[in-house]
Amino acid sequence: MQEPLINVVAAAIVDDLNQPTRLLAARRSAPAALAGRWEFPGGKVEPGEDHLSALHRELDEELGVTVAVGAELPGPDGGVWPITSKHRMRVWFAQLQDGAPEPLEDHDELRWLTAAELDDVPWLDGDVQIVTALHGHLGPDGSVRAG
Ligand SMILES: Nc1nc2c([nH]c(=O)n2[C@H]2C[C@H](O)[C@@H](COP(=O)(O)OP(=O)(O)OP(=O)(O)O)O2)c(=O)[nH]1
Repeated sequence: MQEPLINVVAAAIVDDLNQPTRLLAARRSAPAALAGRWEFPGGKVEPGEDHLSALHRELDEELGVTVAVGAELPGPDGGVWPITSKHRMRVWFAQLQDGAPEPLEDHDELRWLTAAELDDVPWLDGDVQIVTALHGHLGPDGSVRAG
């Protein structure tokens, strides 16, 4: 029998929910097979936990931040993103509320990427489709827009 898919939740953390120009990407440090690849901060939903509680818990554990959650970035599969053969992921836009993000757990580097920089890092395979969808959501870099 086919195993049920594991639910993962993640945040597309942007500089400003109303006028996003940058996305916070995180580089995985573990497991070895995924280390060095970039992803959206988040993780697996625990049994009995609702998806948004899981998202807030993961962002606290991984980055030491609290966020304001915005709209969901709906995936092609009934709203979810099929990221691996075993996992499906829901993604929400979010904006930092408290704390300066640090790679506390599972990551060794964080980077704010403009739309023009989105493809500069090696994303996890399953995230490439999500990054493609995000291109249209990030406006031009604020430093360019000024004036
Ligand atoms: N968090 C996250 N996981 C992703 C993304 N893209 C992607 O394919 N995955 C995969 C990697 C993992 O196989 C799985 C999520 O696992 P995880 O290791 O982040 O979850 P977790 O923090 O709850 O980890 P653990 O308790 O099992 O150590 O989903 C992404 O953008 N963010």
